[in-house]
Amino acid sequence: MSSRSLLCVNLGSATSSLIGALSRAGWEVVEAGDLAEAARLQAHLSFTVSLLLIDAGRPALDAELDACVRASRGTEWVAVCDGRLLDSPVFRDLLLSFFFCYLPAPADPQALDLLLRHAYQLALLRRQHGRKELLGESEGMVGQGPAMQRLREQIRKVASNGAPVLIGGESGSGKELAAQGIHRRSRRAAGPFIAVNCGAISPLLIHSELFGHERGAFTGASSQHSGLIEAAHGGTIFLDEIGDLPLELQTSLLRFLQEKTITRVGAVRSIAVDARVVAASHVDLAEAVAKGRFREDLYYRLNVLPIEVPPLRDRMEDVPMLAEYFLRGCAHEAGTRVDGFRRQAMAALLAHDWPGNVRELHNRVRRAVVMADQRLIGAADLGLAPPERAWGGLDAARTAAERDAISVTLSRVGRNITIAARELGVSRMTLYRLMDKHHIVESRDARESLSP
Ligand SMILES: Nc1ncnc2c1ncn2[C@@H]1O[C@H](COP(=O)(O)OP(=O)(O)OP(=O)(O)O)[C@@H](O)[C@H]1O
Repeated sequence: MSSRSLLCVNLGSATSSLIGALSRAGWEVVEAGDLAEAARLQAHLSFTVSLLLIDAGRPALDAELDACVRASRGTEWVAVCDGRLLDSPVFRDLLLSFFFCYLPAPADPQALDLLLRHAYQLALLRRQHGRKELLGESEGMVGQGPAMQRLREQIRKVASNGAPVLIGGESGSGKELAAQGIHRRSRRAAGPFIAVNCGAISPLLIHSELFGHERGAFTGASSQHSGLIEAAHGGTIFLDEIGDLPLELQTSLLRFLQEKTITRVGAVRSIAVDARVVAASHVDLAEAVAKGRFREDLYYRLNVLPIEVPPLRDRMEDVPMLAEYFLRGCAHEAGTRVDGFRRQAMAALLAHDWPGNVRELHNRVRRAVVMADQRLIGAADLGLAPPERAWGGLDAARTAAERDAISVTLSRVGRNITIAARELGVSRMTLYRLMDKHHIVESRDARESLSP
């Protein structure tokens, strides 16, 4: 049986033989002699299961114990307690609310081991479920760094409002993904999400593409055609590169935003359309307004809820997770044996400044999966030069090396935490803590559940 982390909060007179028996049964026991120590350990380490050993003779600890148990997250509690403690309503309450199970003291080590295993399985299930929920809420956006957390929070907030949203950010940074997230979280989620790249449609066609046309409205209009805004009725219309919209169409869009009606080209009557507008631009629209290229009134109408998607170089902590996510997707598609990054490849990814943002990262990984001759991707496969060893200080170098070593090892051993910890020469608990620090996802399942 592999070793499992167990926090043992010993507030009783449990003998070392019980702890010894649990260690022999495969538990990696970390003992806390009092609640303050337990709180300290919980703050720094993650325990799947926690065991409370408590005697009736202890002075009243109710409030402290309650706080300690409540503060613990992602752990299943098991108690071994003197039966007399059950007379205390507060203790009984705590057991009933927060504990997986309890055994009367003195506990038989074998029975306790079995109970702890059950609690362990339940904790794993809960974690997996929790992670899926978290990823489900992540709008299909990979990344756990502070910038992404902020972006998700903004998406969540604006989604519940019906006002227009203006998304700024460099090309390839994920503006469309953010728009999809807003739609999916809004009350319009069951309606259509229609994405239009205003810069990609010929100026001759864009009017009728967006607003539709009547039969005979212009040469070649042999039948009536409803436009993309109408198609978004009940849902969201995402207008990408809104800065490229010709000025006369800006006027029609402004009218739509004000009156919620559109007029097809060649039509005499207008049609009511209920579609939320989410627009995006990689150019600074305020500047375009100043230069007379964008209508000021439209700018203010659109800019009710502004969101900025940060460039990838400002959230480099997400690069390893994104790279691995794209690698799984591309390798699966291509059916190759490529399944990880060499240390220097990861270092090269972290040294690059990503002018093309996430799209560039995706493309480089896609290329690498095709180019790699070996199981691990090298810097050259990514079209990047191995970075020079100028790390900007020893601390940064140590941090980067630590992150690389963990990512590469996890990839190589198929995300098996026990084997990776052994190879890296640390305990599983230390590895979990380091993964947390570097925002490295735990399992292949987690990544796969990120797939759209
Ligand atoms: N956080 C992310 N997680 C996973 N994939 C992402 C993320 N951000 C962007 N991508 C992917 O990167 C690519 C570019 O994203 P997207 O099209 O949303 O960028 P954009 O800012 O709208 O680009 P443009 O301005 O060129 O239209 C897409 O394939 C998208 O799925």
